[in-house]
Amino acid sequence: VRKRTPADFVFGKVIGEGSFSTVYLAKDVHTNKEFAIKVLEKRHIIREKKTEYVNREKKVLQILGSSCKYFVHLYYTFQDTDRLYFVLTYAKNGELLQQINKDTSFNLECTKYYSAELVLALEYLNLKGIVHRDLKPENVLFDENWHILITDFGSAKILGEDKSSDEENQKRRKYSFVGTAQYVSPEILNDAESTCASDLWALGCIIYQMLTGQMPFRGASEYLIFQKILKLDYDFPQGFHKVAKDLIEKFLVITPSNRLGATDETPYKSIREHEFFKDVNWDDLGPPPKFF
Ligand SMILES: NC(=O)Nc1ccc2c(c1)=C(Cc1cc(-c3cccc(C(=O)NCCN4CCCCC4)c3)c[nH]1)C(=O)N=2
Repeated sequence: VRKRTPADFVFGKVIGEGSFSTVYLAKDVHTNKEFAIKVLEKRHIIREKKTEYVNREKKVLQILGSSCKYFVHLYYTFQDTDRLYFVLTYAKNGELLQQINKDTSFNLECTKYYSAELVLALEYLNLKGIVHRDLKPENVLFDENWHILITDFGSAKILGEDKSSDEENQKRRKYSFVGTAQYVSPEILNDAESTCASDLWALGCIIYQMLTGQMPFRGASEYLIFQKILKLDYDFPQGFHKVAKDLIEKFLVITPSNRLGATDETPYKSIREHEFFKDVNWDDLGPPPKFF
């Protein structure tokens, strides 16, 4: 396949911004197909020593391929003198965060449906030995049929990838913080290894947010948020759904291995069997419910 260049696309509006990338809506000039193109400045990546993260994101997206429908797909990569380009799936219906804020919160049916899609997506990541490490409502997108597409593997970890032997590198990697404050798990704050259970913590935070419109751990600074996370300092609004509360409480557990699903022989059987999902057909979730 001929290597693409920026000239193969018409770049449109900015649809995403990160500390190391800008995501544009773009159209392939030959097919008119819409893509999301993530553009990274080489100089910035090098200056901030993020080359390893960029290479890891590309590797993870290639490992994920297109065999699981719950992830954005990486179609092409190319570069020019100053920038790297990742041509990714365009998720027409935007971010879960926008939807939660727009509707203030989801009803139980929507929350159950999208929690189930997230469980299926996390089962696939577990199978592939990948930890997302920055799962949050901004990184859960909706495709044109309102199914989820998880994106942004810039902080991801590939389990079993040979760790560098030298002490210095270990220390650097260990103290290079990943994730977003409100969703980061206690083990990452305690500089312990992150595992698939770290994504289960984030899932608990997202389910809480879908039902309340609020993040469980909130504060005026990252430091205050971290304190709340490490002390498990959060609560449920009056009248919160009892079964959903039980599920969330089983994810928001300090010890990673004690989280629901963390030690499943068959991930994530114990999550599928939780009462919250009692009437879910895991082999066919059916069409997404209407938000309104
Ligand atoms: N860090 C990253 O890797 N970020 C990425 C990667 C890939 C990617 C990505 C981010 C995407 C972000 C995105 C953002 C949007 C978007 C942003 C702002 C507005 C809209 C929008 O209004 N879309 C029209 C449909 N709306 C959707 C919301 C309800 C009303 C109707 C979409 C669509 N997709 C995307 O589509 N694909």
